[in-house]
Amino acid sequence: MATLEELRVELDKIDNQMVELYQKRMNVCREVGDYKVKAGRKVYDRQREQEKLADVASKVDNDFDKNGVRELYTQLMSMSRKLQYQKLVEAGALGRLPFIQIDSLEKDTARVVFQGTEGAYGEAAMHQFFGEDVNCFHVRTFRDAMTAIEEGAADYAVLPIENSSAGPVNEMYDLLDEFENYIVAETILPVVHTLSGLPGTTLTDIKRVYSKAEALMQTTGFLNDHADWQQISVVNTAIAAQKVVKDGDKAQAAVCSAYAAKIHGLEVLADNINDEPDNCTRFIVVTNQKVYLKHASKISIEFELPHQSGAQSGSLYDLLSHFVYNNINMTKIESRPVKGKQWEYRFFVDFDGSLEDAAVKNALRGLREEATNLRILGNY
Ligand SMILES: C=C(O[C@@H]1C=C(C(=O)O)C=C[C@H]1O)C(=O)O
Repeated sequence: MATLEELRVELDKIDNQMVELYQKRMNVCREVGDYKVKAGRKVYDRQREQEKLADVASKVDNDFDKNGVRELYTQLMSMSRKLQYQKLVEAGALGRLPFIQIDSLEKDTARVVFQGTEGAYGEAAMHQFFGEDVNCFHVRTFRDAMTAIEEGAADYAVLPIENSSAGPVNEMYDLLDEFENYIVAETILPVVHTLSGLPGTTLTDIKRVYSKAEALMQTTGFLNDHADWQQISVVNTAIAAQKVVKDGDKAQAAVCSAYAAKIHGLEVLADNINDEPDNCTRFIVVTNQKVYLKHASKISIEFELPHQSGAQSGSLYDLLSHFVYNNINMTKIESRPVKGKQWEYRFFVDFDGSLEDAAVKNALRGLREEATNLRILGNY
């Protein structure tokens, strides 16, 4: 029987041959890339890859090896595609992305919409970003705000997308998909919730608590200590405060900001009731134009997996590998169900970069060919 050392010598010999063949194969792929640049052909040929996988699998005789060579060739072909996308970038064959760079947002003259009413966290986020004197108005729902932007009734909307303790605002992701609006900026607002009621209310009077679902989620610890209180979700924390005032019933309270309590005439019954002391919400600034600021450093995209995703190519893993191969730092991924398609998902990915970066163009090119319904949601 051969010794380990002898077997390793044998492996080294084979690997030398394999590396040489790998380079030979990639050199041919380079030529394929040149041909495709000239001919304006797409890099990805799904049918050819599927035939290739079937062919190499047919050349080995057991299932373990069939899986092995399929996996190996999936990787080889994926590498080959990435090389070819690079060729397209080098040849300037990518064209322009339909986004225009701007120097600044005209904050002084802009008309801005937020969701809720006076005292909403969205209003505070808007002032944080656009300043105190901003020309603004408010609407009842996120959908109303997105419609106002799409129709041009406002230039910008300031809307919550994610909270540090309760996670994503799912509805916003769905609306970003549904509307032709784009993210141009973001602002992070510290969020401190209070329990507020009519002046003179004591905790023992309370039977019902109103707030936005996300705010109820962020104050679960406090609310669980009062398990007999009914929790009722409304569209906005400041609208909850307004309702408590309007109904004039001491059995009702709202989870809202101290500012919302103050301007609507409520008394703070318990302050700082959020579960996380550093609770904050990330708001996005949305507009109806495909623009991005000069020093933008983050990109948001969405895509779906291709329908007849064969066993190997077109999987989430394959699509995300475009970030890895282009050295792009992916910072976030969310998924949302695709309406009308059971167990199919749409992915929302954030990553570092600018739409001018060659690496970004390269990754987007690959994703555009290999994913379904790729959309750039903004560079900010
Ligand atoms: C090399 C090509 O480009 C891509 C890579 C392939 C490969 O590495 O074998 C096969 C099909 C294409 O998706 C080609 O079109 O032949």
